[in-house]
Amino acid sequence: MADSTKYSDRSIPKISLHDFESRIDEITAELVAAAESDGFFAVTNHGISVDEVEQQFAAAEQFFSLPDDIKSTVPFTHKNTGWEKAAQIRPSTGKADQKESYQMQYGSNMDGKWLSEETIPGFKKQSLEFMHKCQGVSAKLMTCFARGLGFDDEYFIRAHNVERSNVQTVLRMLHYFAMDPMVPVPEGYYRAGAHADWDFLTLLFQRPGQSGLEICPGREAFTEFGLGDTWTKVEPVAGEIVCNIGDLLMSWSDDRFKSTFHRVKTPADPATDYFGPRYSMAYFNQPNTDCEIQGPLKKYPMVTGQQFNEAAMKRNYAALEAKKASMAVGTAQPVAVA
Ligand SMILES: O=C(O)CCC(=O)C(=O)O
Ligand SMILES: [Fe+2]
Repeated sequence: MADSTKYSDRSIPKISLHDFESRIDEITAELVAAAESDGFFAVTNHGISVDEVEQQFAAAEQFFSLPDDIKSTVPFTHKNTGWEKAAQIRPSTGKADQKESYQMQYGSNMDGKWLSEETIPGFKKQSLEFMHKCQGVSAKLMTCFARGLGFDDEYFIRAHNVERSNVQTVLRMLHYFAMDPMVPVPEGYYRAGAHADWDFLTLLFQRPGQSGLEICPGREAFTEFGLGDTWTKVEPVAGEIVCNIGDLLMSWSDDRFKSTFHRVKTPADPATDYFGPRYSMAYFNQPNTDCEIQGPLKKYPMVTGQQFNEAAMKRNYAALEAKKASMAVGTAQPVAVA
């Protein structure tokens, strides 16, 4: 497949969370600057060890190596939990991403969505423990973003309370299929088509060597669906969590913080691109359904967590319908995530 992608060398800010309590104002300033200009940054010294991340990746590999007929007993549904394979169609491409993913939550949306202990021993406990660690890092970042916007320190933490059953936060494990570099990539093959996340803040874990993530600058309002065409590669580095602002925080900051388009590039050139399997994990911080969302400048009308997500899904669906109409293709249904 011809590759005419344009690249720019933007650097992704790296922000260390060491000595968090005593450095909170310095960290807040760094996070706010990164959120205003890039929307993407990597955090280090966040308190989750490389081994702990690798343990969850091992659990993900174990899950995905199960036969499809077992994974399909916990199918993805509109509750934003469960397993899907080559079923998520992005409005940017009009095609299904060539991957499988499994989404877990803390609350009642997971009823019937865990595989049994006999099928995958220890998996549920391992995954929930890892999710709580991600929540701990998220809480630190939420404290800083609340400070940066002039809210009280606990403001965003209260709105993303994972102890309440109406929390919508998700850990998504992803597996992109290995490709044969000797076989030309079929037209319309995408690993993950370009998109912005609609959550508050995403924590993305990548495995060193399994590259492909790219980001695209430029978006003025969270309601826009524009895409630029200049990309920047975000290489996986052990110990780093790549974080991106989602549409929810963009809206909640009156568009001050940027939710940035990103994708997982389809390998095209055997000399430079990675064709092997890619595993990644995304922790999507999602609000409690009843929390009230409005920025300090009140740029957008107040909505609840539930209304915000419903509107995001509707926007996604409308963009997909528009794409399908422009491609004059069939009847694909979107899978709603993040
Ligand atoms: O796999 C990745 O690196 C990106 C995944 C992603 O952007 C998503 O699932 O929203
Ligand atoms: Fe994403």
